[in-house]
Amino acid sequence: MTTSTRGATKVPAVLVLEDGRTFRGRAYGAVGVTFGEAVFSTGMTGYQETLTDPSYHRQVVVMTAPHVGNTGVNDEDPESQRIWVAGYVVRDPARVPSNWRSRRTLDEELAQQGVVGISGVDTRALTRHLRERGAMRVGIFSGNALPDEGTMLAEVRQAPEMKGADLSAEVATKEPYVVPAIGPDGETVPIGTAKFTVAAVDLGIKGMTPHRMAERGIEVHVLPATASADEVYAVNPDGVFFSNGPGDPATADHPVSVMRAVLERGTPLFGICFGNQILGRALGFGTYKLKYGHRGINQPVQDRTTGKVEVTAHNHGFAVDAPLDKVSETPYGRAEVSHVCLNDNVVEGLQLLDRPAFSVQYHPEAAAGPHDAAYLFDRFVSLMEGQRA
Ligand SMILES: NC(=O)CC[C@H](N)C(=O)O
Repeated sequence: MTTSTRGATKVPAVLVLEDGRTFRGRAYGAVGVTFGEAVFSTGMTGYQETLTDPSYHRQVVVMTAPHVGNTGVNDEDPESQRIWVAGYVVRDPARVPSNWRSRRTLDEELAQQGVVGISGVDTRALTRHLRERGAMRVGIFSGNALPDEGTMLAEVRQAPEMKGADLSAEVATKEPYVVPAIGPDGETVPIGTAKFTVAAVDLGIKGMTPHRMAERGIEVHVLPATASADEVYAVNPDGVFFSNGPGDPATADHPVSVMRAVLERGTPLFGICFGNQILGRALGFGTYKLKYGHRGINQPVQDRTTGKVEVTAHNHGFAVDAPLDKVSETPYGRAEVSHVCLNDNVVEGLQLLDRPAFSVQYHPEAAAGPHDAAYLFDRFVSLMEGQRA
């Protein structure tokens, strides 16, 4: 239930956490009511990419950067066709955006897309609370006649939890589509003539991911989350990719079974984020929910295969439970943890030693960056080249 209002900054709003803590502020974006999982992102830039990342479906994103909306909204940066966050929490919205690409204000964009937000919140206190207590359900209520706090809290506690949520099919494409390869002079390579063909299983894919492959001469066939192994192989792929996506990986039984078929055949395989969790499951590891997750653009990750540390973009609330210090025997041969987060030792990547398959928990495709991890797309290309040699 939302109604768009421009300039709704005087309308009162309340944020109610499921543990009863509340924050008062003003409506930002659409006026109405929304529920989701409260998570915080520490990215100082890239709010358009965050808002339009389908992995944020059903999450209310709290921005730790105090000033949001400075560069307005442009038509070039979205990662998908719409805003996916369930709600948006900011401290101090920009009143006058300034950027040569800006088309409208963030407040207008949120309102137009019916996204309920709140501004004027002490986002630092809220973030500290979520770090101590963990990610939890939240509601944002805005309007001139708000229900009493007991009623709002009861509604928050009835909202669905993220644990156990199966959401990929809600965000993924319904129809397959092709992203053509890009040639050396920036030209589009005619379909069917690219160097490599990749079948990308869309679990909530961000637009930049096929683009990063296309830039490397790959023609990407994006397939719905429900695609079968036969549908994957119908495109005659040199490699198979499993994307990022929302929800709890423990529910992703269908992609796990498709991935197992790919591992069985030994086709080069790459996974990002949800795709990494699916590889973990396909290999027989468990997944678990992190207390408050990793969301931001400056997370230190070590590539244990080279020893190099990279600064990386993250958006995950779940992680793979795999042993850090030993090679594991799996039904598809030996596997190891290839990448680890230096803040907390969370598994950030997996690789098989006997088959051409690997994945990372973070975002080498990240726009607006950082781009330290872009080499992973080259690794995928090398695996496909190796298979041909
Ligand atoms: N960006 C993603 O793919 C997120 C994966 C999963 N939904 C998580 O929260 O961990």
